[in-house]
Amino acid sequence: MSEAEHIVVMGVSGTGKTTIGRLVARKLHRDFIEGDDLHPTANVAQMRAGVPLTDAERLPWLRRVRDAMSEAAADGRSTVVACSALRASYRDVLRTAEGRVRFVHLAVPRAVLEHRVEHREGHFMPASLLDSQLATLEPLGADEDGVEVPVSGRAGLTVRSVLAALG
Ligand SMILES: Nc1ncnc2c1ncn2[C@@H]1O[C@H](COP(=O)(O)OP(=O)(O)OP(=O)(O)O)[C@@H](O)[C@H]1O
Ligand SMILES: O=C(O)[C@H](O)[C@@H](O)[C@H](O)[C@H](O)CO
Repeated sequence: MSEAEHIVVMGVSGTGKTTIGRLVARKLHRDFIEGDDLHPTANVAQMRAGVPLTDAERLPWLRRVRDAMSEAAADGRSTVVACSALRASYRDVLRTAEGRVRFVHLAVPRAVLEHRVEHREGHFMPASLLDSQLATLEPLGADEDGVEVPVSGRAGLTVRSVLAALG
């Protein structure tokens, strides 16, 4: 059996991790893991209240995401994961999952992000947290297994760019 592969779609809130991740998973016939669903309830309440999470608060969540990835891999299933994975140290946690872990950073101009998070309905993440999201973000390093994909245009176009960038 070949090694399972995980594609983690990363970036700040509003970049389109859920939208693009779902579509990429469908194209590749893979499981989709929504990182936001694995946050402890207290984390979601804190974000909803407009208070950024600390590294310590993110750690149990990242371990849960990592464990969901490993579980799929243990069953021989590859995945696409939506997870902000903002810092290199957070990605280090995800990299300990079973299987190959690759990252796709969706790079979206700030003005576009602002517009999206301000107009999105039914999501816990307030637009006021965008500044701290952007301040926390550490782009992928040259030594990391991943690609940065500049996002412009509709979701379908972004999906094609992601698949092309992954090769
Ligand atoms: N390529 C795209 N073009 C236009 N709008 C998009 C695109 N991708 C996502 N959107 C829209 O932007 C908003 C944010 O997308 P989405 O919820 O997928 O982002 P996210 O990164 O998962 O956000 P969060 O981390 O805050 O959950 C949604 O309203 C979605 O419809
Ligand atoms: O690390 C974080 O600050 C959080 O995980 C956020 O990034 C959210 O999960 C998500 O992106 C919601 O908008």
